[in-house]
Amino acid sequence: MAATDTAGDEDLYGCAAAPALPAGPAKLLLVVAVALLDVDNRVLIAKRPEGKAMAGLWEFPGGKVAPGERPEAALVRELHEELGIDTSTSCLAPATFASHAYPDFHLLMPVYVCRQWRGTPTPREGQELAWVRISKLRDYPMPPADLPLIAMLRDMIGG
Ligand SMILES: Nc1nc2c([nH]c(=O)n2[C@@H]2O[C@H](COP(=O)(O)OP(=O)(O)OP(=O)(O)O)[C@@H](O)[C@H]2O)c(=O)[nH]1
Repeated sequence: MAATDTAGDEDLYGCAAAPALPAGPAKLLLVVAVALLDVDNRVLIAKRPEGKAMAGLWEFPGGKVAPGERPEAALVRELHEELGIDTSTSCLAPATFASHAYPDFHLLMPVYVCRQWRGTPTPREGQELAWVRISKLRDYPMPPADLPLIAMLRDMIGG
């Protein structure tokens, strides 16, 4: 049977049908993010402050890649700006990525794992921080783009 011979919204592999493409080209936004892991394999997440889009949701530290900037360099910069910690591109291991269609842009977000940095993560932009076991991430509301990442990180790193 062909994969398309199924009724309903899901194919043989249990994959939901892709939503229709928007009429115009979606703006592609490249954002880098990190699963910063401590010695107990807890991951650092940050709560988006009031006044920002998706305020109150928890996300992985990171941010937009500037034009002409390498993704890893952008992440090193963002970690310094947001959390006051220093790391180097060699401490960033590519792990997974998110690809999600928001109403006004398409988010493409490479996610790195980092276990080595200098300094203590400190909220520098009014965000709240939490070190969380990966098995507990579902207790923290996250942006829709991040939800598939939870299982991926659990499979890669463990609970
Ligand atoms: N850093 C980060 N951004 C995420 C995650 N998930 C997710 O949907 N995003 C989205 O990716 C974009 C991140 O860009 P950003 O952090 O530079 O953006 P921002 O809204 O804080 O804007 P600003 O820094 O220009 O004020 C936001 O739209 C944010 O909602 C995540 O886990 N980490």
